[in-house]
Amino acid sequence: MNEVMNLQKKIGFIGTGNMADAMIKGLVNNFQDIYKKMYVSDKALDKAEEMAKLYDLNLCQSNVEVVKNTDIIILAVKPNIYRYVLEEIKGYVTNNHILISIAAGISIDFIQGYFDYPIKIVRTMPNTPAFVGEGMTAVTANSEVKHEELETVLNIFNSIGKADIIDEKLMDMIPAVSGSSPAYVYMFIEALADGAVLQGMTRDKAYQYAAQAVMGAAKMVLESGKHPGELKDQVCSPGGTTIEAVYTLEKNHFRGIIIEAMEDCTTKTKKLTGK
Ligand SMILES: NC(=O)C1=CN([C@@H]2O[C@H](COP(=O)(O)OP(=O)(O)OC[C@H]3O[C@@H](n4cnc5c(N)ncnc54)[C@H](O)[C@@H]3O)[C@@H](O)[C@H]2O)C=CC1
Ligand SMILES: O=C(O)[C@@H]1CCC=N1
Repeated sequence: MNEVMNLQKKIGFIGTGNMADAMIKGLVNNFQDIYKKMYVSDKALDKAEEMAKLYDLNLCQSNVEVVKNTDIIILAVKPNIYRYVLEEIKGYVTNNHILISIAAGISIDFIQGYFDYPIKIVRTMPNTPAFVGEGMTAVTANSEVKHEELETVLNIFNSIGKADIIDEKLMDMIPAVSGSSPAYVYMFIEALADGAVLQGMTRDKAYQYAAQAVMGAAKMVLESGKHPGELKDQVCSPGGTTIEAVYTLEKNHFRGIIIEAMEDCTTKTKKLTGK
């Protein structure tokens, strides 16, 4: 855990599903007493109730109640639900609030379109490893958001992993590389473990070996400053075992299939708001 920080603002979550859970868990671990300043609502009240009970948060009976009680509102509902929630809360959102979108494909303009006056909007794309403080979040804000307000938002996302400001033009491709990609990485870990089980290892050990290898390799990329290709070459002893596996992966389009899957992911992201 990082050094525990203080946050003056009150934070609301509209929607308490998987991504909200990951963020709330990360925030509770990183900000002292933040649970007292967090408010949650969900159309499925029992889900919000469960979340509020788990982390000792303030439970709201409606989305509007979240807006009325908080400074920063995180819209943690599915992209197709945004329109309903925005219709519902628009009369209560002021220019003092910061509205944070975490949805795939929902643009700043789409959100602003629900308001007759300029609203502070931050569009983000986080991912579920926020749950363990290792999230990756892309962030972009409109010009209503002041420098220090953006710093607060970055502080929130940096506390649950890493945050990076990017141009909104790139936002639709972020699910492919980091929002959705944990799913493909879990598939890779499952495949490694299946391979290990096939060769006689127990399931428990197989997941541990596979996940630790993936985490170690990721850390090498982030911390060694070396190109991934160079790191790969360091594992491939001449005439050794690794190059045999690398050759099989290359013959079967290992990289090509991932790049193609990412293209499909982005195509779907663009479809979510009809782009
Ligand atoms: N799951 C993930 O890995 C990631 C999800 N996201 C984004 O996060 C958002 C939420 O996704 P998940 O948490 O995966 O979905 P989810 O389905 O787990 O959670 C959505 C929640 O919204 C609630 N809800 C539905 N209608 C509502 C309404 N009118 N008012 C209040 N609550 C309502 C549902 O009951 C549910 O608890 C999506 O926009 C998605 O694009 C972004 C990055 C990663
Ligand atoms: O699958 C989805 O639509 C969401 C967006 C990024 C990750 N999960």
